Amino acid sequence: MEIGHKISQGLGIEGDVCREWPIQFRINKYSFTEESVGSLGVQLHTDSGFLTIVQEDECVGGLEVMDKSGQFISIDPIPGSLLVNLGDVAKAWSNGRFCSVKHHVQCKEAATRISIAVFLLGPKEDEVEAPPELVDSDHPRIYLPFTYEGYRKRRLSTGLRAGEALELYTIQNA
Ligand SMILES: O=C(O)CCC(=O)C(=O)O
Ligand SMILES: [Fe+2]
Repeated sequence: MEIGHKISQGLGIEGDVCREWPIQFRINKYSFTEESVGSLGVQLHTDSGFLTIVQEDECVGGLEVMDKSGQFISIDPIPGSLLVNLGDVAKAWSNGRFCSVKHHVQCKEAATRISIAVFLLGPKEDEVEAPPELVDSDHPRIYLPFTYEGYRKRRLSTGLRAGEALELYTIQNA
């Protein structure tokens, strides 16, 4: 995926790191009713993979991302735009330089909301680990290597869906 390649180039990593990583495609349909206004359509989470591209519903908002202070920021629909966010694999692979953004979907009005997401997950068999260029004495390695599939299962089995599962792989906790 060209965008994944550009992002790694931005950190000075040459080569096609994301090449042949599996991609998942999903259409989310939210049938929001008067009763669901104020409740969550999707609980707070981070995306588990490297990068997500979302085509938001052009009319019905609801996506909110959490900033560093814990405040939610509404992502209002902008017709013709795509939203890109980074997930836990990007945080681990970048040795903590990238941040996986916490987000949820809140029902704000009684309407059907549709979003279309493409997830660039992570290496199919190889382990996720920061390349040597991103590790030095000022930036010691933060995470133990893990496979994407192992990580995905760990998130499911622990129920830690908002990025906390990465902490299970930090080197001092090993
Ligand atoms: O529906 C949305 O706007 C976002 C959905 C989402 O966060 C996801 O599918 O991971
Ligand atoms: Fe998400």
